Amino acid sequence: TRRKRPLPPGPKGLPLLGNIYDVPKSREWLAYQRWSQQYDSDVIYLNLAGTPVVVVNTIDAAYELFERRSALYSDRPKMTMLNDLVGCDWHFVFMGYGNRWRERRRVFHQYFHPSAALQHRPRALRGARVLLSRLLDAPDDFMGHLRHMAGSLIIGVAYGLDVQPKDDPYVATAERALHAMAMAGNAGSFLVDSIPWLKHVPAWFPGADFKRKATEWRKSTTAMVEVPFKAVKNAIADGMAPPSMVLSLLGTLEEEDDSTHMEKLFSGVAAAAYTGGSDTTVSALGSFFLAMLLHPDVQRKAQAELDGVVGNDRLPDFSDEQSLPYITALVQEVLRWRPVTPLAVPHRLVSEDEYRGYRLPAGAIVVGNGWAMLHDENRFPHADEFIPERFLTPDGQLNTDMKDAELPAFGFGRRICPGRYLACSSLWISIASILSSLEIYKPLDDQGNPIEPSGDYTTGLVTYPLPFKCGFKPRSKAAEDLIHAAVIQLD
Ligand code: HEM
Repeated sequence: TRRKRPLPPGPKGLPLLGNIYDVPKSREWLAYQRWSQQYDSDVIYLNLAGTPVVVVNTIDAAYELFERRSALYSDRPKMTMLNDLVGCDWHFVFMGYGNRWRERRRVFHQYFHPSAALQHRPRALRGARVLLSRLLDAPDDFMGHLRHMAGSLIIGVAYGLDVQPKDDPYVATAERALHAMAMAGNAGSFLVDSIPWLKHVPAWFPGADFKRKATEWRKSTTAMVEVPFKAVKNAIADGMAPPSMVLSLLGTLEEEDDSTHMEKLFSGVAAAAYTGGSDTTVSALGSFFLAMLLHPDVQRKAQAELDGVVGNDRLPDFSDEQSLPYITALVQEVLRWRPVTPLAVPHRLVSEDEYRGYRLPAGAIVVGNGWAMLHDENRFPHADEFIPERFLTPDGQLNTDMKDAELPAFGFGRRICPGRYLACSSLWISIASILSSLEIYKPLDDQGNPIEPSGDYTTGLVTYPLPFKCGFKPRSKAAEDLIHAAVIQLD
């Protein structure tokens, strides 16, 4: 009887190719949400040239499948190009569900769970203050400054290394690797992902260009894992290693441990922190700048709250968090309004399942449509508007009913982002610091008219606002002096 159950509804598709031409090449999450409404089903089914795909579009369905049935829904699709050929099998985000993944996730968790993440707050505060001075000195390169801040924070936490103000070799190595991973991991770009035995084709074989690309990309990703890890080991040998995740992990090695295995594991986990934490934070802060340009009223309201609590003779710090609910709500709204990873990272269903009378086939790729959940009009009325108040009670306190409402921005079930506590602290202190001391405004064109941002985004696993013009100036002379003084203190 189970076999006879229907698949979830979805567009009909072509013989053999299925829905390959139905799924748009960009912003697929919008099409998935539309189909979910059209077929009146929170799960929809697609056949991508023989690969079954289930898209989960509501928070209730996500809870039932990813959370309550997590033993079935925590695997990842196999990515032959990225894992086997480019050699990214050290990264636990791409690992199948099992002991290898569990071991790495456990190691990572020790350094990023809620109370461990508290220890990274001084670094996040420092990063936010350096960011202020960089925005003041060279406002045009604001995305570059975000990249520098996010990179320095993670490199600091993971390896204890200081990052150069410009052209840092560790950041450059990591950026090259991230680019290689984005290319190699792009779903549908490489036939070898659908026909894994092609990985055995020799590189000289006609049409085996993917093997040559993989060899090139492997060099960048390997360097990203090995170069900063070796730097820490050298610093330990010189007795000069500052505190870091890698230093502490190496300190746990026992004589009887297989040190080659353990070092591979540690270096992979540290590199996973960088790849998970840099682009995502940059994207979220890019959306924050965009939101402030488009909603000056929100900026003014946030600044009024900061002025009342922090005043104008100091910069905010984490001790202000409880007194600044509007800022916390604003951070939640940034994550909800323009989700960094609209479709999270795909999961895989390990064995056949049944949901609301539908059959979900074994091996299906299961995509959580976080975008649809965070733009559900029933939960978030006027979902496309930027309204931090939706996370507050009428008297301006954080609304406990909306606690964690932005969580789908961080994915689902056992695979939910393990770096989210660090991410939220770093977003919070950056946003509070910027709003308390800087004015974010639309620069003027040659005719003296404000330059409007398009508000458009890139598409892909991690989305960013397309390049836009944004101005930054100190809110007052006192604010400017505070920024300079804060940076001198840090030095
Ligand atoms: C705004 C910032 C961030 C967003 C929106 C974000 C989002 C996500 C999402 C959607 C996933 C996939 C979840 C799933 O499969 O269902 C994920 C996984 C992951 N994230 Fe984040 N992330 C952020 C920041 C960070 C930071 C700062 C770190 C590191 C400190 C990090 C490390 C990771 C790792 C290691 C994974 C893989 C988890 C696994 O597969 O078990 N992320 N993140």
